[in-house]
Amino acid sequence: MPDPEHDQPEIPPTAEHKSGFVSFVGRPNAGKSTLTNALVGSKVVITSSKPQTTRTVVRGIVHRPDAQLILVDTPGLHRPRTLLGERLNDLVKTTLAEVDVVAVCLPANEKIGPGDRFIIAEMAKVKRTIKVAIATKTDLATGEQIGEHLLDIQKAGAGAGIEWAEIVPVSAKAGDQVSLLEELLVGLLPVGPQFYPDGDLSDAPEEAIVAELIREAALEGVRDELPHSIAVVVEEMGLREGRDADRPLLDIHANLYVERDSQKGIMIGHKGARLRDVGKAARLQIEALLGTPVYLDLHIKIAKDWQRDPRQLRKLGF
Ligand SMILES: Nc1nc2c(ncn2[C@@H]2O[C@H](COP(=O)(O)OP(=O)(O)OP(=O)(O)O)[C@@H](O)[C@H]2O)c(=O)[nH]1
Repeated sequence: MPDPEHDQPEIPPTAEHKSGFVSFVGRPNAGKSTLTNALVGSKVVITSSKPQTTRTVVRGIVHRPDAQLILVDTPGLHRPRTLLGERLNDLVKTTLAEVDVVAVCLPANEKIGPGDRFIIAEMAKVKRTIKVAIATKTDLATGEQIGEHLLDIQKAGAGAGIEWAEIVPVSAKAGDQVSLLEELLVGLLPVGPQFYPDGDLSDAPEEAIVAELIREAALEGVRDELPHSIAVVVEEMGLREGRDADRPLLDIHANLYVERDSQKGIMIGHKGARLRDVGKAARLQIEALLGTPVYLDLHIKIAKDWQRDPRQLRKLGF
């Protein structure tokens, strides 16, 4: 009699499934969102050349047979100057204590500065979370610069009492070392179940993603004038009724809030030209993301000093 138990080929011991949360921190423009996108492989998180565009905690998810890496993209930690700044920092700190790994992004083409040291000091206060340093944008630095940067990162960590679990140089733009980073991050995760079903890229509601896409479009071209003064609220979003199923149209009504009259003028532009451009750019982005033709109805409103007013902040979703 064959013994089924012993006829089975021996199954090699496989590593157990790992899962966990990773949060990227770093000063504005450090490359957090771009890196999240490079790891997730889809445009879920919003990037822009302007600082402080990431206002919502959006998760990108890396699905692998052996692991699930959930990326929590946080607003940039910074010295708060307004009520909004304080709220964002509180949000970041709560996030950091809850994640498995926190990774600080430090651009390789720039020296470590006071802003970076502030963030590293804040990281040092979160005791249990594993700490990683990522030298981002290595395509913008020479080999020599990168080597020096890695040493500086080591020293800055030691100065704050942090022993980095890893220091990894990457270029999200060039796709350099991104998969190595993924391997290293997965290696730091605890054994755990798959938290999200396959195919989920982000758990941010579509309205929040759409609002961020509009904000991103609105920020383009007003680089220096109003970087922190724009908020977008999607008031209504839904498929237009009475359309054929093969010709859907998504109606989106959104308000773009600025703080002052003068800013409203800038946003609208000469004879409304700027607002039209912003609307078109945002519409194309939304259509690309959601795969549906979009009618975007965009209005500009003034919410006076919204960054300092708790009532306005709540209304705008902070
Ligand atoms: N050359 C190069 N540019 C990069 C790289 N990663 C990011 N950038 C650029 O740096 C700028 C900021 O990148 P983001 O990913 O938006 O930075 P962030 O840290 O998420 O910024 P906030 O959301 O403002 O905190 C953008 O213009 C990116 O295109 C990189 O690897 N190489």
